This record gives sequence, structure tokens and C-alpha cells, in this order.
Amino acid sequence: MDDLIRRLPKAELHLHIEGSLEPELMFELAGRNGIALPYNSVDDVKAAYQFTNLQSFLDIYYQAAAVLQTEQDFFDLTWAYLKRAAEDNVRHAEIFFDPQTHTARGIDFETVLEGITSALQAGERELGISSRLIMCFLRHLSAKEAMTTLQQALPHRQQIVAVGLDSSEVGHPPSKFREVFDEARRQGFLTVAHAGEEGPPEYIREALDLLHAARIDHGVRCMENADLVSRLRDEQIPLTVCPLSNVRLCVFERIEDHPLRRMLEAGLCVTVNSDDPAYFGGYIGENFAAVTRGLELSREQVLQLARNSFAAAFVDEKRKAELIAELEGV
Ligand SMILES: Nc1ncnc2[nH]cnc12
Ligand SMILES: [Zn+2]
Repeated sequence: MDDLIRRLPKAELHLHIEGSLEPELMFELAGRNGIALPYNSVDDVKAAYQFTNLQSFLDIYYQAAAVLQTEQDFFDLTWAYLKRAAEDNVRHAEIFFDPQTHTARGIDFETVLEGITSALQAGERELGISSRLIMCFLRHLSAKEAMTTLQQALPHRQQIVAVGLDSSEVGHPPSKFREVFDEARRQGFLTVAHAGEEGPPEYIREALDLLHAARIDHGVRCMENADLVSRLRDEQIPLTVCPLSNVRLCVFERIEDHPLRRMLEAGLCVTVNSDDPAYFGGYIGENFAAVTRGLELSREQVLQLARNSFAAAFVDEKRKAELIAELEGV
């Protein structure tokens, strides 16, 4: 199975580029930019990655992002992710970025966007990885601030396929961002949202009905509501599930407790992704390996996960057909 997982062509649909900042690159960028870190060594950093919930992770994650200052920094971050993803045979990647994490520190929106997009172009050219970019709003901030961020993105409409919603979930329901998402859709963006990671199934319903989300990020708590599961199955709404993230953030105690296999068996369009691989102990291949082993997935279920990732990708039918053809070759 390990060999199948390595060779399997895949799409990664839930990856926060800031969450791919490995401790080694964090130190390099801190040195380059003259920024003091609250850690003495890479081991020190890794020892700090003991999370009890989403917020305990976000506090450390936003602090680390301060080392990202220049267009070159965002390029290096994205390029490092793409090279690592290529080793897992990721053939298509849809990448989240959080502009507010950077603009709040005085970094220009364009600095962030240009650094990331030039690496994505290099990834397509040199690694054959196609990609899309998704701009997330930080849900712990106001809807007004999200609207300002949306306005900043409008001149770059062609480089951003969708808007999403991330950060602290509980207490910040999708309904808070209804008008921002309405405007984003009017401007031609697709929409996705993190929902049902720590928040209740009702947040998933709101993401679908109020934000018109084309995919739900995480969505694992849907399993608490049978009517919602039926709806997600009937409408084949893709769920971008991140198993190692869920364990590291204590959504589930052990990988063996993860509902991914039950979700597949319920007919849901489940995909496997890495979320913030530098923080959660593994990239997409390691997420595939963990669920395959921990939940005793069959070869057919592993193939289905990859097939779902292509079906759920924001690409045209021609690219989808190319990706699915690659899968048929394994
Ligand atoms: N797992 C996650 N949930 C919400 N916001 C995030 N930002 C980065 N990772 C996240
Ligand atoms: Zn996420």
C-alpha cells in the first residue's frame, strides 16, 4: 500500500501555505530579515508544537508568519511546498493564503500575492503541478475587514479562483460573512469555507445555504447529523478532510477514531489533505498512509480518495480528464 500511496497521482485541496513553513525555513527567513524568534533551535520549535485545540495552534502559527516579509520569502515558502508535494506525486494543488495575517503587519497584499503566484507558475513549468489559489478571510476578524480584503483582491481577480473562511471557528459562524461572500460571488469568485472542524454541524449547513460553498473544508462533524450527511451525499459536496490535523488538534484522540472511513462508506465525496503539514507531522502522503493503516482502508478506497480529489478540483473538464487518466494508469 505504501508504494501505491507514493505513486498515486493526487490533488491537494486543503493546504494553508503559511502552514507549510518548516522550522528550518523559519530560522532562515528570521535570519535574513533580522527577526527575533522565541526559539533557540529547530528542536525547540518542534517541542512547542503540542496543541490542545485549534486556538492553541493558531496562536503559534500567526506568530511564526511574522518571518515572512518579502516577495522572495513568499516565493521560497511556496516553492518549498511544491517541491515536497512533487515527492508525493501531487499533480494539482489548491492553496489557501491568509492575506490579513500579512497586511496587518504592514506587508502589501501584492507582495504576498506575487511571491506565491510566481512560485505556482514555476511549479507548473518545472514540476508539472497545476494549481489554483484560494484567498481566506480570518473569521476572528470582522466582516468589514474581510470586505476590505476582498476589495484589495479585485484587481487580481484572475489569479484567485475562490474565497474561503478560516481561523478560530467556534463563535464565528459562516452567517457573519454572508454579505462578503455574496459580493465575492458577484465578482466571480467560487466559495469554500472551513466548517464542522470544531464547530457544530449547523455551521456546515450555513456554509452551504448562506455562503454557497462549493466545498466544505474539514466538515468532519457532519457525522453528528444524519440529515446533513444525506444532503452532502446527495449533492456530492466535496469535503476536504485533514486527518493528521484533526488528531494533532484533538478533534479526535487517535487516527483509529477518525470518521473518514465511515464518511466514505456513507457515500460522501471525501478527500485527504494536509492542512498545515509543517505543524501536524506530515504532508499529504503521510496523511494517506495514516488513514490507510489506521482505518484499514482497501485499495479501492484509496483510489476513490484520489478520484474524489480530481472530481472536486476547481479545474476545467480537460484538466480533470487528464488527471483521471493518470489515475487509471496506476
Ligand atoms: N485547521 C485550520 N482551521 C482553521 N483555520 C486554519 N488556519 C490554518 N489552519 C487552520
Ligand atoms: Zn485548514
